[in-house]
Amino acid sequence: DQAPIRRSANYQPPIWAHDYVQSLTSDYQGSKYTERSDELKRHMKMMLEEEAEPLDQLELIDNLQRLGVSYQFEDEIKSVMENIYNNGSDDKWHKEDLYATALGFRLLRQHGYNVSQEIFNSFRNSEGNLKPNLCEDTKGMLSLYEASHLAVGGESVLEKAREFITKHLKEKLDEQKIDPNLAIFVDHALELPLHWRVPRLEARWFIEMYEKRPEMNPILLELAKLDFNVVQAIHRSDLKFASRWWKGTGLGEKLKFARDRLMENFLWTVGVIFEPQYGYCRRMLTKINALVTTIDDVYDVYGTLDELQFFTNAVDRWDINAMEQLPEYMQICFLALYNSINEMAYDSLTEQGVQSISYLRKGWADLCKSYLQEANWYFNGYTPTLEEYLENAWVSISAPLILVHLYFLASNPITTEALECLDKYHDIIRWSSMILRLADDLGTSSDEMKRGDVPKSIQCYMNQTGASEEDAREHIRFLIRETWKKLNEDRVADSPFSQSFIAMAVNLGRMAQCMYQHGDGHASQGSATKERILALLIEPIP
Ligand SMILES: CC1(C)[C@@H]2CC[C@@]1(C)[C@@H](OP(=O)([O-])OP(=O)([O-])[O-])C2
Ligand SMILES: [Mg+2]
Ligand SMILES: [Mg+2]
Ligand SMILES: [Mg+2]
Ligand SMILES: [Mg+2]
Ligand SMILES: [Mg+2]
Repeated sequence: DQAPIRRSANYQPPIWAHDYVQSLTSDYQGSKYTERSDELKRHMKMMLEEEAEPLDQLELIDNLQRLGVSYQFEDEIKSVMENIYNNGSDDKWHKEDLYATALGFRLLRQHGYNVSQEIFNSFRNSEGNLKPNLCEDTKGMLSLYEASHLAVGGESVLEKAREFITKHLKEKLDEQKIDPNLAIFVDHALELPLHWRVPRLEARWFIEMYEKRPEMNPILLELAKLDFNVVQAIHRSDLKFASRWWKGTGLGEKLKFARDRLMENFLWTVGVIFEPQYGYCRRMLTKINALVTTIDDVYDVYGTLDELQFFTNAVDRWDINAMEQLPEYMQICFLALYNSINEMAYDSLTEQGVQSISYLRKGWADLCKSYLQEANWYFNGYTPTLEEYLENAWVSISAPLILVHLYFLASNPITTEALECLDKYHDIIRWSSMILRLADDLGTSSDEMKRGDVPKSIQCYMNQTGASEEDAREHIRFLIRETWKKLNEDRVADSPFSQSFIAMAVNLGRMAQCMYQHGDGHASQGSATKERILALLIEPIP
C-alpha cells in the first residue's frame, strides 16, 4: 500500500537554542538580594499599616498588585480589604468620586466581596446612563471600565457602562483629547482590561510606568524592581531544568512534524504561576505543555485516522504492552508520555502520599478521546454546530488536563471533595478552559485551516449562521466576555479548591488571551512572544 498522505504545518525550528538557555546568567541569587528585599518589605508593611485613608489604602494595594509584589503582603492586604468592606457603607470617600468608587468596587470584587453594582447609581441619570458631565472624567471612566470586567452575568449597569466607555474612550483616544500620561493607560486598558491580564506580564510593564510617576514611592519602586529580578532568576533556573528534560527526550529531533517550543511552553507556566515557591510546579507544567503540544500535533498534523485510533486506545489502556501495535513515531511519543506522567505520579505518592495516577491517566485519556473526535470530524469532512464543537473543544484545548495536573502539583492538602470536583470538571475548570479554547481559535485557526484541521469555533459559527469571518470573530469575542462573567461568579463562590489553585485556573485563561493577542503566539515565534520572553525571562529590569 502507498504511504499515507500526511499534512504538514511547516513549523520552524526553535529560535531559542538549548545551549543558549543553559548559558543564561544566574545573577540576583544569594543572600545580599534577599536581605535588601526583606528590609524593603518590612518598610512597606509599616506603610500599609500606617495608611489610614481608605482611598490611599486602595491605591497602595492596587499599586502593589500591578507591580507584582502583592503576594508578599497577602495578610496585610486581606485585613485592609476586610476593614474597607465592613466600614464602606458610611465612608464618604467614594460617594461623589467615580474613580474612587470604581477602584473600591474592582478591588473588593477581586478579593471576593460581593459589593453591589448599585453603588454606581449616583453616577447615572434617570434613563440609567452615565451622567453627561462624567464624560470629561477620563480617569473615572477608565476606573469604571476596569471595574466593569468584574461583572457577573445579568449586571446590565456594568455591561452598559463597559460598552459606552469603550466606545467613548476609543473616540477620545483617536481625537487625542486625553492627557498623554493617561492616554498610555487608556490604550493599555482598551487593548486588554486589567482583570484579563497576566499578573507577571503586567508587573513588567507597570514597573516602567510607575517609575515615571511624579508621586511614585521610591521604596516601593526599588522593592518591585529587586523582587522582579530575584524571582526572574528563579524562573531561569526552572527554565534550565525544563530545557535539559526536553533535550533528553529528543522529541524535538525525532518528531520533526511537531512544534519544538520549549521556551514558549515554559513561558505559559510563568503566566500561570510566577510566585518563587512554585518552581516544581513550573518545571512539571512545562513538561505537560511540551507533551501536549507534541501530541496535539500528532493528532492535528501527522497521524492517519487508523494510527490515531490505536494511539487513543493505548493511552486509554495506559498499558506498556499497547505500544506493540503503534508505528515507531507513536511508540516514542507514548513512551515519553508514559514515563513522564508515571514519574509525576511517583512524586505525588512519595512526597504527598497521594495516589494520583488514576486521575492523571483519565485526564490524558479524555484529552486523546477529544482529539480523536476532532480527527474523525476532519477526516469525514464534517462541520459540527458551534455547540457540538465547543462541548468537545473545551477539553481538547488541554486545559482540563493541565488543571488536573496542577491540582496535584500545587495543592496541599489534597482533599477527596476537591478530587471529586476534578472528576466532574468543576465549572471553574470549564470556564477557564473555554476562555483558553476561544482565545486559541482566534489566534490559531487561520493557519490551522490553511494546513488542514477540524473546523474551529469561527468556522463552525460561519457554517451554522452564514456569518462573515469578521462577524464570527466578534461573536467569539462576545463569548469570551460572557464566559468571564461566569468565571467571575464561580471564582468567588464556595469551592473545595484553594485560592492558589483558582488563581492558576484564571491565569491559564489570561495567558491564552495574552499569547494569542497578535495571532499564534505559541507556534509562530513572532515578535510579540519574543519580546515577552526577553522581558520576563532574559533581561533583568535595570
Ligand atoms: C498549550 C496549548 C494551548 C495546547 C497545546 C499547544 C497549545 C498552544 C494549543 O495548540 P493548538 O494546536 O492551537 O491547539 P488546538 O487548536 O489544536 O486544540 C493547544
Ligand atoms: Mg504574608
Ligand atoms: Mg520539531
Ligand atoms: Mg493543534
Ligand atoms: Mg488540536
Ligand atoms: Mg488552535
